[in-house]
Amino acid sequence: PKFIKVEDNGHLYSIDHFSVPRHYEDSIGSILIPHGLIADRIERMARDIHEGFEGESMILLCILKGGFRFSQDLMNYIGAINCNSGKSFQIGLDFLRLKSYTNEESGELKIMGVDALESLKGKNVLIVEDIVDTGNTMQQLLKTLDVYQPKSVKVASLLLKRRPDSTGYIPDYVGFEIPNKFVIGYALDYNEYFRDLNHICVINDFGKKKYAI
Ligand SMILES: Oc1ncnc2c1N=NC2
Ligand SMILES: [Mg+2]
Ligand SMILES: [Mg+2]
Repeated sequence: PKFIKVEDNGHLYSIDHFSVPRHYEDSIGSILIPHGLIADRIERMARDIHEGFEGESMILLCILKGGFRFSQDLMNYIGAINCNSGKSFQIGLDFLRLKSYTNEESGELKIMGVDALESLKGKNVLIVEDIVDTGNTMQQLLKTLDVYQPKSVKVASLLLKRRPDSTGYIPDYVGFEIPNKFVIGYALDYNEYFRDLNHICVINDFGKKKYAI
């Protein structure tokens, strides 16, 4: 497959062997993907995206807040290839914040940053997400984006969660396919906590209670 599969009972790293913020030590179960591995995987994703890109310019559309770190690192690696290879293209940067409000029937997607959408007309858009879970949010976003007539839209997601209730949607570029567990770190949050953690980790029960709202 086009991405690394992190197995359900795959190797988990102990926080005793890596650096984690002291204030989270009591709430991290284990490290699923250490930061160094994340960086190395993104470096290769950048090459795949660069090779697969046609056009003279790209708009990198970062989906906040979770997509913040992935967007930063991906942009740096694509930028390095633009400096050191025969092909280079200008990269624009824009941001959207998504909130999916759940009502009785179904989650309704609310998009903040609509002025960003207006600027997408005729552009080659790369949506950069932290995680695709069921795929509902991304499919709703793609439908919304179509209205603004971009020239092309591709999706890069660092993580793709294996879910029984998945829509089956698979992004164009995926870093890791992960087990159906709640993960935190590398800008992924639990109630706005753990964004300041570099590794992708699994939260433990103590942490779920400690940071519950
Ligand atoms: O595992 C997760 N961790 C953080 N945020 C999200 C997750 N899945 N969908 C959103
Ligand atoms: Mg996200
Ligand atoms: Mg979140």
